[in-house]
Amino acid sequence: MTAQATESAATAEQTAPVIELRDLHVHHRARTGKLFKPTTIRAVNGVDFTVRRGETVGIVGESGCGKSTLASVLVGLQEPTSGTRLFHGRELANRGAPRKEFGKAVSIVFQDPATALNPRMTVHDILTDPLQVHGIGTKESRTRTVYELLELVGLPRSAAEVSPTQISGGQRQRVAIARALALDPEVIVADEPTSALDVSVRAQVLNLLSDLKSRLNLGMVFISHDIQTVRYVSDRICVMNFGEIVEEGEAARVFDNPTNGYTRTLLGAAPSLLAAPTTSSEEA
Ligand SMILES: Nc1ncnc2c1ncn2[C@@H]1O[C@H](COP(=O)(O)OP(=O)(O)OP(=O)(O)O)[C@@H](O)[C@H]1O
Repeated sequence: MTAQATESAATAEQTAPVIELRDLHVHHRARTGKLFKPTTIRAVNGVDFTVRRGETVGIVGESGCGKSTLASVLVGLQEPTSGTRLFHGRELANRGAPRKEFGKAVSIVFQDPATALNPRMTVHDILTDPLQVHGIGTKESRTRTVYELLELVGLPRSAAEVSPTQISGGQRQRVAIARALALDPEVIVADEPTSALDVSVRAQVLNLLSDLKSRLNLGMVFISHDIQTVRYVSDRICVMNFGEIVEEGEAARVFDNPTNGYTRTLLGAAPSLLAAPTTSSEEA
């Protein structure tokens, strides 16, 4: 291959989607009403979506619009009812080597680190767990990885020895982010990663995620009900309503010149950046 061909292959690799969803539908079965009649809830309804390395794609919409369902399909926690989910251009099978690669390449940060992290484990064990599951490294090399991960998320080495219950909410979310980075992923899906945190530490966690995205050339899917927060971190925004993406575009354009009525409603109702009711302050 010539130098030029190698360079253009590298650029194509850089710009090709890591994950692509085409006409994706996810239905839930639930029992509703007085008679608890079985009903089909169309949580995700014909969604097309891509995420590439080096970009943050924001998904915004009100509670119940299907954001978390979409997140769980993106990371493989849930299977779609219909539609196509591609990983590096290939349809994702339920098992086999590509599925294992996908499991390493895509990780999730949940809303509430208090419930996402096992309180009976030390931070060291929480961070080595994914490495052990995938059979990566020796005991010594895994401990070195723990220290590197803690440094990446701005925590001291001493944090390895404590339980998640002994640190603040902001620090716990840093541990959850470190765990999501443990397998050196290509894409991180962050599902309302700051909503459960004290307002005083939200900006720090958002800045950490943005910084990690740039430093590690990650693809980031940032999910929130708060359009101001999504705008703060995203390069591209998808607006979701009733399971559909009703508007998509470059963040500044969607924010400054929305074309969809629902986007305008969300913007009109948006509180000021990162604001939320809070009573206490804490350290990140
Ligand atoms: N496991 C489930 N079984 C039945 N219905 C579900 C299930 N999970 C989600 N739903 C329903 O699917 C729809 C989409 O829910 P989802 O949690 O994906 O939305 P969301 O935008 O993330 O909302 P929130 O921010 O409140 O979590 C809602 O009507 C919800 O009640």
